[in-house]
Amino acid sequence: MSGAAAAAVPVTSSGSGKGILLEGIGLTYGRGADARQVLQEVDLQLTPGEFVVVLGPSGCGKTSLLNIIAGYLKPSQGSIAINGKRHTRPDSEVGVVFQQANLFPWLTLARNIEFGLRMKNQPKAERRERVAYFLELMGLTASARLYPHQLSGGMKQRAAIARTLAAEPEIVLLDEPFSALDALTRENMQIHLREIWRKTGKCMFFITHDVDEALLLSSRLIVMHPGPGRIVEDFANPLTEGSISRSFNDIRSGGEYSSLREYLVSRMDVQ
Ligand SMILES: Nc1ncnc2c1ncn2[C@@H]1O[C@H](COP(=O)(O)OP(=O)(O)OP(=O)(O)O)[C@@H](O)[C@H]1O
Repeated sequence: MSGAAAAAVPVTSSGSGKGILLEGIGLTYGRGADARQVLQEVDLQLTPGEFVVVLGPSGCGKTSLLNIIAGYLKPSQGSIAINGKRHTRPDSEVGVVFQQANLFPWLTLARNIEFGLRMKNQPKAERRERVAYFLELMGLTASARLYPHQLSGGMKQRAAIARTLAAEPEIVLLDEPFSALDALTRENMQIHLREIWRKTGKCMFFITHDVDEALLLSSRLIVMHPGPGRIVEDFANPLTEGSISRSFNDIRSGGEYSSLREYLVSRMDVQ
């Protein structure tokens, strides 16, 4: 890290054991002559309250890393622990939001949010209370009885985030969740998500190709490079550090914004 990002603070392990700890993660797809190493020696500690944004060129292994944290993929090397406990398969500690909302078309928005809580056999009164809370949090209360086909793209994605948060995960993984939305809806969703993050204090692990999205949302920035996939930058975002309530316009208007943006774009270019 140099130049524009010189003011940024490197992120180091706190060693507290709280949060998610990835140690020496490697991943190889295929076997024998077809074997291809996609991730190598990835060490990462994710702590509660962080908004971690991962940038990197296509194919550098961002989604593979997210799938490993989600427990969908088993790493070929290394280990993951959540709050000091080994994490080997999908569980309610880790929530995932994808590019497409994937709501059940036959359930209302409220029922979609409630679905995971039913699976956990939560008492009805508790479920109702929690669904009402997350509908309100996502600004969806008036749409609770609508079905997915009656919702806009942004509303569907807000519902997907509400469904994930309602399950009270330790960490929320988001894989390019806004990339299918138009520019205006996308910015509204970014504002909304940052607000939710501030209110819930969850750890967010967010993948994007969009450098502006990364600069506006993150408290911590990670850049990955391919061949095999590894972390080459990991630092606190100086634009949001100490003031997560800065407006997007305020963040964008400072001179530091364009120099950090330029720096990140250059770090994503691996030609
Ligand atoms: N199931 C799979 N089997 C074999 N190779 C795979 C598989 N999934 C991904 N890959 C390869 O692993 C590499 C990393 O893929 P991955 O989707 O993790 O990258 P990414 O950084 O998320 O890419 P993008 O930004 O385009 O989504 C790519 O070269 C991809 O072709």
